Amino acid sequence: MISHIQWPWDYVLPFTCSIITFAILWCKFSSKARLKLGSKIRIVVGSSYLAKIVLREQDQIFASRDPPIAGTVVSYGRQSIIWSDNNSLWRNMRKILLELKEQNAPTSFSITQIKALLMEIFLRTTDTTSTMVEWTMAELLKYPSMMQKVKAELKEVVGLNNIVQESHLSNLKYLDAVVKETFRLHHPVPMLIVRCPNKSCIDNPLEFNPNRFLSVDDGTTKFDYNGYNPNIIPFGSGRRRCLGAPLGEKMLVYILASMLHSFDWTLPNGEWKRISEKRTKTKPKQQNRARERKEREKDKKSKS
Ligand code: HEM
Repeated sequence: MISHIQWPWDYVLPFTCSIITFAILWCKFSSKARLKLGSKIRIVVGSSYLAKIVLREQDQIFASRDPPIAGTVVSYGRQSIIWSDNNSLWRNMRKILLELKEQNAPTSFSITQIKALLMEIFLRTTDTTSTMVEWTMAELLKYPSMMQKVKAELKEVVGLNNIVQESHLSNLKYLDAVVKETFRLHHPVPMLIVRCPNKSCIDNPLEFNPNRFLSVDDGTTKFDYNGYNPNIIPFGSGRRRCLGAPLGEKMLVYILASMLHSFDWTLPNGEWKRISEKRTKTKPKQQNRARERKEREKDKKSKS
């Protein structure tokens, strides 16, 4: 029954990835699925209709966390924002972080909570953004016409004798669509928000096509990251939505715009290498060495 489905990753499998893939396949046949992982039952929400109910309408009920042991340890016993339940500690920490952003630093933090917060900021800011930069660059290298379109936009918005500044970012509409399309295909934290290539809401889900995020509605973009549109929620939605979303979004586009504006990028020997996702917490890319080796062997055989 499932053999006709194109796999979202090349050679996925062992444990973690196979669960995600399994969940994605399951989403194709039912809008929600129940998975029993050891003693834990997980419900995979596989349609934008259900995502809206769970993440927005019934947000209060679904706002707690069920951390793995590693999450409990790195958060010093669930003292961090990410791993605490929907309780007063979590509310205070979120409020305090937002106040810090407003330069209104509070004084009521224990040393353990500070350590947990610093650890959280460090872990959250580094690998998510760098993973996304890598994947976006990989997709642009694979599709040179899209790379040229981004460069033309940078030339127009930033100018050739200028460097990218924060004020330019909101005018980089095509680069923004490229980033959104990369989020859709290579989300760095897929276990938090399980992705579901749902044909009923997205045409050709496995095709890299930033144009789908360029459409506008009454002059405003339909697809922003505020979590109201359940078809695009890379930073989550509702009360547990990513606290660093504005920072993450800006850093990502800033880094990409600067790299693409200042340098010309081409593939080594003009040759595209197959890449797939590594099996770690975030999903960085890796070259698929096994497949490359097979292809080289096939080439050799056909030449001899
Ligand atoms: C490309 C960059 C990023 C992505 C894709 C991302 C994604 C996410 C996702 C999917 C969640 C879970 C949301 C949910 O459960 O509904 C989350 C939570 C969180 N993120 Fe991010 N994030 C990014 C960058 C950042 C940055 C830069 C920071 C900090 C400065 C940050 C801080 C947090 C925190 C504190 C939470 C937990 C919120 C809570 O549980 O109340 N993130 N992020």
